[in-house]
Amino acid sequence: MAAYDWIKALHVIAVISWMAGIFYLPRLFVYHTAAPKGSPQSETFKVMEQKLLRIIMNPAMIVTWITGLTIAMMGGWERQGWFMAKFALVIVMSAFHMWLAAKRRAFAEDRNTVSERGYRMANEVPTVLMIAIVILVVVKPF
Ligand code: HEM
Repeated sequence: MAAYDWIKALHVIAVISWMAGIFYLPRLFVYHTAAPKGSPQSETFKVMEQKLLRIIMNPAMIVTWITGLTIAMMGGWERQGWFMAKFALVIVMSAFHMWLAAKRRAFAEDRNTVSERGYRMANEVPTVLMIAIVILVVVKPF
């Protein structure tokens, strides 16, 4: 069905944009923790973080959800094992997004408490999730 493929293409475009931000924002946080509070560098990071989240990540996450749920219903995938597993992992990915948004607000108000090492470790979370999600949806192992 042509419509299905067009919506799936839009889904993959949105996923790529969302993942680009989800990998980059914790990197910005790593550099931001090293910048003294109130310094010009810190203020620049605040603007970069806010723009990345508002202009790229939030819209990309919303489009990923809308297109993903649409093709899930069109394809009748809802009851398949791989879909339910993918769905659970995407909820964890969305929770990670919310955690990043909360940390962005903390930086904006100069009250970040997470260490540089903490943000480096946090980066592993979306990496593992993304690998598992793509294998589930492409290989459909169950
Ligand atoms: C937000 C909730 C999401 C839902 C409901 C959803 C659902 C779906 C569905 C139903 C398909 C079509 C599968 C097929 O036609 O075989 C699909 C394709 C795909 N999804 Fe998602 N998805 C979501 C989020 C994500 C995320 C976060 C990623 C990656 C990190 C992702 C990666 C992909 C990829 C790469 C495809 C293309 C697979 C193919 O054409 O073989 N999706 N998604």
